[in-house]
Amino acid sequence: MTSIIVNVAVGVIKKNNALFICKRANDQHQGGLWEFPGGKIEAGESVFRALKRELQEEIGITIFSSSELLTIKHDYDDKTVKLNVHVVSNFSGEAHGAEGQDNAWVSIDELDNYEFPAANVDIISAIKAKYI
Ligand SMILES: Nc1nc2c([nH]c(=O)n2[C@H]2C[C@H](O)[C@@H](COP(=O)(O)OP(=O)(O)OP(=O)(O)O)O2)c(=O)[nH]1
Ligand SMILES: [Mg+2]
Repeated sequence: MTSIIVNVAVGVIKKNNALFICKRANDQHQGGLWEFPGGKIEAGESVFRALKRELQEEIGITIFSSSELLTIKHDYDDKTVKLNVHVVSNFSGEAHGAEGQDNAWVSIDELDNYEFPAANVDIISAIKAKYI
C-alpha cells in the first residue's frame, strides 16, 4: 500500500444507451488502456467541478449535472487512486478526443471488448448492475 492517494473525478458519459470511452496515452499512468474520461481533482475543488473542467479539456463537452455511481479506492503498485465515478447524461457539445486520444461510443455489452485498468472492474460491474 502506497501512501500517495490520487483523488480523481471520472465521468461515465451516456447518450442513447451508448457510453463514451477514451484510450489513455502510452506515457500516462495505466497508459494504452481504455478509460472513462476524467482527471485529478485539484485542492479545494468538488468532484463535479473537477469533472466539468476535465471533460471540457479532454473531450470538449460542457456538463450541467452528474449523479454519483460509486467511489473506488484502488492500490496500484506505484500509487493509490480514489476514483469518484459519476454518470453524466446532461451535457452539450459533441464528445471527441480533444487531446488527440482514440475514443469510441460503445454499448454496455461492448465494454468487455476493451481493456481497462484494474480499478475499472468495479465500475463496469456497477454499470451493468444498475443498467445506467
Ligand atoms: N480518468 C480515469 N482515470 C482512471 C480510470 N481508471 C483508473 O485506474 N484511472 C487512474 C489512472 C490515473 O492514475 C488516474 C487518473 O488520472 P489522469 O491521468 O486521468 O489525470 P489527469 O487527466 O489530471 O492527467 P494529467 O494531467 O495528470 O496527465 O486514475 C478511468 O476510468 N478514468
Ligand atoms: Mg485524465
